[in-house]
Amino acid sequence: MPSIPRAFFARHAILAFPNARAFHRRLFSIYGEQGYKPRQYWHIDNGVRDQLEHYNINRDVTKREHPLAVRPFLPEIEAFAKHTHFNILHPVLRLLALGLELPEDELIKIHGFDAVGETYVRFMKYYPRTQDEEAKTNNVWLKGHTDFGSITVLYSQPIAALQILGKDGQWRWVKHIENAVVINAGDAMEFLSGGYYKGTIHRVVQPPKDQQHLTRSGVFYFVMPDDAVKLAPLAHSPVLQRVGIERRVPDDEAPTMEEWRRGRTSAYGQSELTAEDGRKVEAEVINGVVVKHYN
Ligand SMILES: O=C(O)CCC(=O)C(=O)O
Ligand SMILES: [Fe+2]
Repeated sequence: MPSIPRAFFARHAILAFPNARAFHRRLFSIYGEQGYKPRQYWHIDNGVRDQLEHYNINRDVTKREHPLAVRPFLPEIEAFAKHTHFNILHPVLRLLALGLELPEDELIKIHGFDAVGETYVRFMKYYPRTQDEEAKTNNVWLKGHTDFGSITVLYSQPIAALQILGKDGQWRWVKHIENAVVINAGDAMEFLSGGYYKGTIHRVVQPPKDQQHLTRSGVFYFVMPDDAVKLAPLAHSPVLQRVGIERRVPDDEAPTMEEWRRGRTSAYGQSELTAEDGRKVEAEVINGVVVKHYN
């Protein structure tokens, strides 16, 4: 397996390279979610903007331009994407298809490594924040959300900060396990499974006291079905026929993966949210579907 430490090193080279910032600020605005996202691009809460950087690279590393500092790492990043896609994602997709009593390649077929789509690798870095920023956001670094793709593979890293929201309304820390991955389901999986596999609601908060002086880094694989896939329930699943289907939109209005990702990424952290339930949940409407953000 390609080494994760080397991938971490690639991330540092990418983010430390001064020209990468200017170069990718421009590309990020052109390509939406691809390339370099500078700090303070998103609004978190009470006028406080984010303090995290990331660099997203399509699994087809030749699809877009990269700055010189990144180019030596591209073969390795591509191998890392392939490893994650075939050795981690495929078994997960097989299990999820079997869970719906569908043929085991049913979900793999719509997640082609060589198909047109935006499944990508993300390198991420969180910077410490001021006391004032912590106070105004109630220590939330990245608001509660679901990812918009089908599956997110998060390589476990030792700085606690990631939490998931349980059905009981409680946020719980995700514990680090060496050499493990965290698998989250996203919106596309919830749509395809008619609500049977719920998108994981997760957020990032200030780490516990003993880790607050450390910089937190992450490597992720954000998976989406192919762009052309219509995100309507797999209604031929015997399981869904038994338990029933939850539809967030009528099937004939279901967005394609391309429509859904474009709507979600252009709105994220940029649009005005409407408060529901006090200030705990905020909502916006994208492609006719209500999307919630959790504080
Ligand atoms: O930093 C993390 O652990 C999670 C990041 C995340 O949820 C995201 O980038 O969508
Ligand atoms: Fe996320």
